[in-house]
Amino acid sequence: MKRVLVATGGGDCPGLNAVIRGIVKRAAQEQDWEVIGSIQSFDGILREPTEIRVLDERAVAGIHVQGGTLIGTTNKGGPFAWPVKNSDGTWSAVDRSDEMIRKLQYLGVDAVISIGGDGSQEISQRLYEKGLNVIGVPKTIDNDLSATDFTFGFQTAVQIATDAVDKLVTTAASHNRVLILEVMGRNAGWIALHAAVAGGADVCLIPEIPYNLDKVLERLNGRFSKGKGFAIVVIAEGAKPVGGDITSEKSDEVGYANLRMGGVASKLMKDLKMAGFEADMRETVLGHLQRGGIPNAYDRVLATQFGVKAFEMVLEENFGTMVAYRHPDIISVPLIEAINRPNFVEPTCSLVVTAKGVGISFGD
Ligand SMILES: Nc1ncnc2c1ncn2[C@@H]1O[C@H](COP(=O)(O)OP(=O)(O)O)[C@@H](O)[C@H]1O
Ligand SMILES: O=P(O)(O)OC[C@H]1O[C@](O)(COP(=O)(O)O)[C@@H](O)[C@@H]1O
Ligand SMILES: [Mg+2]
Repeated sequence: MKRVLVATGGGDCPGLNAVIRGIVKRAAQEQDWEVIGSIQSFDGILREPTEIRVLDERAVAGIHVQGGTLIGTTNKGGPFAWPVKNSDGTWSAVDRSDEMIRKLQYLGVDAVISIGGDGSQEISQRLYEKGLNVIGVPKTIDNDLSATDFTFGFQTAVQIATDAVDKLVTTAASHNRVLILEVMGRNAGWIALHAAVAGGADVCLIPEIPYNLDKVLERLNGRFSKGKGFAIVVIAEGAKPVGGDITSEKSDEVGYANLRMGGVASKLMKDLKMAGFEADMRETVLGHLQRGGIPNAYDRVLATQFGVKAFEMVLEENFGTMVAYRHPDIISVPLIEAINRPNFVEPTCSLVVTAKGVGISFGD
């Protein structure tokens, strides 16, 4: 019997379960393969007692429509930076990757499918360099991996953000307000850009195009002076003013290496008020609603394609690679290529041109 271990890493996102189901159902077509899942990323392997779960067809039946991940995930710690408490109460990060690889050998694991975003695939690449048979699957609502046309989870997040814009429009119009919607994406403006175009926002502020407050004011004043009397601003959590910094803070959660983002909508509102803007304003921070709930059809399809392809790459022993979507094909790319180039919005790309073409201001 051969064994493939599946782990989901980083923030959860709609479609993870559809990937897992795709892997399991494809593996079931082979005679001699068993799929097991590590609970909460690779933590399940590193914990004592080991936390793994057999993933057979019964376990994954119908899960492609469910959000979250059947096997849990984490965006803290990991095999290269396992948090250990010191006697003085402080924490240190310990490299347990060699121990983890030994444990996987002991468990009879022939290959690992690591489903995750940029942070998780960096771990995959480092494990591959240490000799582990790893295949990556790109997940994230942020769509910030460039080796693939899209990551799964992104389209669902865009739909949720667009639904929010649609709802904000009716209340903004009723009250003659400016409503500011803050969406996720870390340093990528993809969710904001797509939701702004789909929802017909007036202003879209993204990390890749630092904004000038005066230009934003100009656009908003224009909306009110034309008698329209309301406006919608979509702002990515990583947006920043020209010459300014992102709105973020260091996390006090043990092992959490990323910056905690959030608060940029509130900052923009205050800055607009300080600059003399008089209309009423309210902010909505969409937050984790963007990662919750059921994946839309697009993400279920993409995730299923990724899952089936990932297992086929295991059969081909095509390790050190990541599944990717290059329309119309599902291909494999070197993991190193996937983590070396993030996917950010190019300020001159066609969707920004389209957005400007329908009058959306980027504050530039
Ligand atoms: N397979 C894994 N096992 C354990 N921890 C993981 C794993 N994958 C990711 N992590 C943790 O999550 C962090 C990456 O988080 P984040 O950047 O939010 O995720 P991603 O970009 O992969 O969605 C890593 O630095 C590590 O702490
Ligand atoms: O759930 P957390 O830890 O608050 O993280 C929030 C971050 O995770 C995301 O939702 C997804 O990012 P990853 O795909 O890199 O995990 C970001 O858009 C957001 O900034
Ligand atoms: Mg990421």
